[in-house]
Amino acid sequence: MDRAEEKQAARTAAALKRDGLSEACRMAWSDTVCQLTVEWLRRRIGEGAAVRSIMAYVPFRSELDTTLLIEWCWRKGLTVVVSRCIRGDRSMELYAIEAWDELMPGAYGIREPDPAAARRCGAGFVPDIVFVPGLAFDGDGGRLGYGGGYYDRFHERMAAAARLAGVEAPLWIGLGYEAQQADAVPMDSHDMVVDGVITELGYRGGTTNGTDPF
Ligand SMILES: Nc1nc2c(c(=O)[nH]1)N(C=O)[C@@H](CNc1ccc(C(=O)N[C@@H](CCC(=O)O)C(=O)O)cc1)CN2
Ligand SMILES: Nc1ncnc2c1ncn2[C@@H]1O[C@H](COP(=O)(O)OP(=O)(O)OP(=O)(O)O)[C@@H](O)[C@H]1O
Repeated sequence: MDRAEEKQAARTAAALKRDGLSEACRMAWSDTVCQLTVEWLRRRIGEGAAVRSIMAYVPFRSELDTTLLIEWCWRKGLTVVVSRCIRGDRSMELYAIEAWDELMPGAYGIREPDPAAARRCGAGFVPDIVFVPGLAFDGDGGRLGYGGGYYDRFHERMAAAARLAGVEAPLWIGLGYEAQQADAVPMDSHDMVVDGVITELGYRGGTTNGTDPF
């Protein structure tokens, strides 16, 4: 089996496993993960870290639900950024949203910012923290996505934008259920690595890039 087949098999298995979690468990764990994430953000802000903007995914299928996290960020006055998928070149466009009604049905059935309602971020914009969705995560920051390469390309783009602007690159934090933790996710050299993962059991990983965000 080559790597592409290995990834495809891992994707199918991980999607089946996540889809098989009961809705009651997914809701409860999503709540806990959002609370843990809020505590972590509070702690960072309290320590004086620059946390002005976060990027979050809008959940689809059985993904961990980020609703409470996004609403907390709004209440705190943080800029909440959400992406639109451009299927042609598999890139993502960023928009700041301030309310749920700025979203509309988009690519792959994922709710996306409505360009007529949300504010498009400038070309050089770099969020402070990116909350990353995934099918599976491992203890080394490895992440398995749906196979579009969207976050891999986006990670490269943000690294370049941060260098150009002379600002810190974002922190990349995976959000998921403990059931999505895997021993080793199949990885290619172009695959992005997350700086840490938060599950309902707590903060995971976090030493991948030499610094522990938790
Ligand atoms: N909430 C959320 N938003 C996200 C992602 C995500 O994982 N979660 N993505 C993370 O990158 C990007 C979207 N990536 C996706 C890539 C493929 C498929 C998809 O439906 N793939 C088919 C199989 C392949 C195909 O037919 O093209 C499938 O799973 O049935 C969905 C989303 C950007 N936005
Ligand atoms: N930085 C990149 N530049 C160009 N192509 C890329 C890049 N990253 C990934 N790709 C291509 O995108 C495709 C999907 O990559 P991969 O299997 O790693 O996706 P994924 O990380 O699971 O997906 P996603 O990030 O959308 O959740 C592959 O064909 C890969 O070669």
